[in-house]
Amino acid sequence: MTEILRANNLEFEVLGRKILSIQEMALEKGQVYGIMGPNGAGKSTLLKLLSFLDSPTSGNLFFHEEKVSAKTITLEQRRKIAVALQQSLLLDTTVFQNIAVGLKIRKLPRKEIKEKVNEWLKKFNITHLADKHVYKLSGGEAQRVNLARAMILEPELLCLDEPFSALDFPTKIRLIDDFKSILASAGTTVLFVSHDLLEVKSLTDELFILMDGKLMQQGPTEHIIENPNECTRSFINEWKSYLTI
Ligand SMILES: Nc1ncnc2c1ncn2[C@@H]1O[C@H](COP(=O)(O)OP(=O)(O)OP(=O)(O)O)[C@@H](O)[C@H]1O
Repeated sequence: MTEILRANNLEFEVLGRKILSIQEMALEKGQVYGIMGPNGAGKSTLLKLLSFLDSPTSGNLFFHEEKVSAKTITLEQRRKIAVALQQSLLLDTTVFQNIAVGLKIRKLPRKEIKEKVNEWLKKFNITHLADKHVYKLSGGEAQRVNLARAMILEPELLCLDEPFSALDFPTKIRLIDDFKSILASAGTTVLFVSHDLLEVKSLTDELFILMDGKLMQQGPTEHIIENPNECTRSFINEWKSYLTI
């Protein structure tokens, strides 16, 4: 396995209050990782640090074993990391143009952009929406565009913050199923923040449980769900009780 990202002694403070304290965390290439924990546990903060959108108060991050920070990251390294958030923040134009925008910035030839956009429209089952204005999309359709826009850039690491949380249950399940097969063929490493055990169980291989800014348990998702430790047991078991209703 190839390690692509490592965090050592990562701490993040706001106004003297320690919000995160992560001793060690490593991501291997091609794995889908979940970060789950209660409200306010620090999940979004951790995602921002690991995607180099924000800098830790102290500690180090290594991308492909090279020490990198939000301040020193090169354009080449930055382009290997994509981020998609809950609010899809789509541009005021068509689906096609939204998915094409990253490739245009990278100045790919028009013909190649068209071919790639068509390919990703097809993968996300939204070819019929290509000419539709994004403001006329449903929540599920908009999230497909959001994910296609990130995946077309073929990132090594895709960081997702609650991308499915606003979707109704059947829409969410359909999108997660499609997304899972897309990820399996792309080999992308994914870091996925969620507060929903069903999403995490459906999508991730490995899971980090974050509570009060600290990693309380990490390991294969199925193993953690079946064997929560004394710190995570009540949190996981509460979620499991909802899933078996
Ligand atoms: N810029 C900031 N200024 C002040 N407090 C902050 C800031 N960013 C985060 N926090 C605090 O840090 C803690 C962790 O926030 P964060 O959003 O990372 O948690 P989370 O696990 O993603 O929460 P949720 O599940 O509710 O989205 C919270 O108590 C939050 O209020």
